[in-house]
Amino acid sequence: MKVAIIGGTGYGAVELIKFLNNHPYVQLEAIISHSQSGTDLASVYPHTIDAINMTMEALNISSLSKVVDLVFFATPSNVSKDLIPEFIENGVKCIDLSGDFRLNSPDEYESWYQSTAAKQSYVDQAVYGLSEIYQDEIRNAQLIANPGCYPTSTLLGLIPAIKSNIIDNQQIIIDAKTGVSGAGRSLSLNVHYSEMNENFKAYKLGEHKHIPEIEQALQWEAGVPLQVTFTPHIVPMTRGIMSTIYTNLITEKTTKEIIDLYQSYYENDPFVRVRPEGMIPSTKEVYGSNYCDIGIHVDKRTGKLTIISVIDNLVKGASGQAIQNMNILNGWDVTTGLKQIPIYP
Ligand SMILES: NC(=O)C1=CN([C@@H]2O[C@H](COP(=O)(O)OP(=O)(O)OC[C@H]3O[C@@H](n4cnc5c(N)ncnc54)[C@H](OP(=O)(O)O)[C@@H]3O)[C@@H](O)[C@H]2O)C=CC1
Ligand SMILES: CC(=O)N[C@@H](CCC(=O)OP(=O)(O)O)C(=O)O
Repeated sequence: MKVAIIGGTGYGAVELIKFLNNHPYVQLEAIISHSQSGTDLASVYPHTIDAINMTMEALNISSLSKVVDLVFFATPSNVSKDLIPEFIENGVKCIDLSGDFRLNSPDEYESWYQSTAAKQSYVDQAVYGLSEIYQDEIRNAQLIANPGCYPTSTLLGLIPAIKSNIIDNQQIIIDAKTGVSGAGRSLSLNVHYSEMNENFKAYKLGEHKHIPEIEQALQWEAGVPLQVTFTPHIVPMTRGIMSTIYTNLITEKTTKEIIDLYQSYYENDPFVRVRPEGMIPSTKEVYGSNYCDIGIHVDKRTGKLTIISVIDNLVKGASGQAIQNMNILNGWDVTTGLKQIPIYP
C-alpha cells in the first residue's frame, strides 16, 4: 500500500514516518510540507539521516491522488477540512490527526474551535477512530477522524465503567496532565524552557476543545446527555499523558471486581493493559509505545472509583493510533508495525 503524509515537519509526521519505516505492508511515497518543500527530511530531523532518504514536496492533490491509496494529515486544525474532500472524491482514504472531523455538530465545532466547520456531508461520513471501541466502523471507513490525545486516554479509561452502569455518569471529573510535545513543534511562549522547567500549569479550564469530543463519545456510549469537568495541566516532560478520573460508584464494588470487569472488556485489545490490583501505571511505562495502561482504585471510605489512564500522546494519542486504524482498515493484524515495547528508563 502506498501512503503520503501532509504536515511533514511536525512531530506527528515524524512519529508516523518512524512507524511506517517499520511497517511491512506500506511504502511511504511522499512527505508533503507547505513550509519546507524541496528540503531533505534529515536536514529538519537529523536523527533520520541515512535512515529515511526523502525530500519533502509541495502539495498537488491531483497528482498525489494518482500514486497513493491513503493520506495521513498531521496538520493543525482548520487545514484538512479544505483538502480532504478532494482526496475523498479521488478515491483516496484519509486519516486525519487533527480535530477537523471529530465533532458531529457544526455548531459545536464552530464554538469550540472558533472557525468554520468542515462541509457536513464529509463530517457525516467520517468515523471517529478510537480504535478499540469503533473497530467495526473503522473497517469500512473512507475518512477516519483520529481522536485527540486527552480524549484517547480519558475514553479508554471511562467507557467500560459507563457501559457496565456502575458509576454516576453526571459526576465525572477528569484531571489530566500532558508533556510539552502535545503542543506540537512550533514555538510558543507557553512551552518555552524557562516557562516550563520546574513548573506545572493548569490551562484552558472549562474551555479546552477536547471537552465536547469527550462528551460526544461518552454520550454515544451512555445513551444519555452528560457533561464532564475536565482540567488539563502541562508538566515538564516531553511525552506522556496521565488522566486521573474521579467518579462515584452507584453500586458497591471492590477494586478487584472492577479490574476483572475492565480486563474482560479489553481481553481482545492488545494495546490496552489493565493493571493488577496495587500496580498503578506511570507515563514512563508507556513511553514511545502504543499502549494505554489503566490502573483502578476503589476508595471504600468514600465510594469513589479512581481510574488512572496513561498513554504516550504522540503514539497512542496520535500517530500510533493512526497506524492502528490503518491496520484495521486493511484487515491487517492490529499490532503490525507497532510491536515495540516502551522505551525504559
Ligand atoms: N502533538 C500531539 O501530542 C498530538 C497532536 N495531535 C494533532 O495532530 C496534528 C499535528 O500535530 P503536531 O504534529 O504535534 O503539530 P506540529 O505543530 O508539530 O506540526 C504540524 C505541521 O503542520 C504543518 N502546518 C502548519 N500550519 C499549516 C498550514 N497552515 N497549512 C498546512 N500545513 C500546516 C506544518 O508542517 P509543514 O510546514 O511541513 O507543512 C507543521 O509542522 C494537530 O492537529 C494536532 O492537534 C493529535 C493528538 C496528539
Ligand atoms: C500541551 C498542549 O498544548 N497540548 C495540546 C494537546 C491538544 C492536541 O494536540 O489536540 P488536537 O489534536 O485536538 O489539536 C492542547 O492542550 O491543546
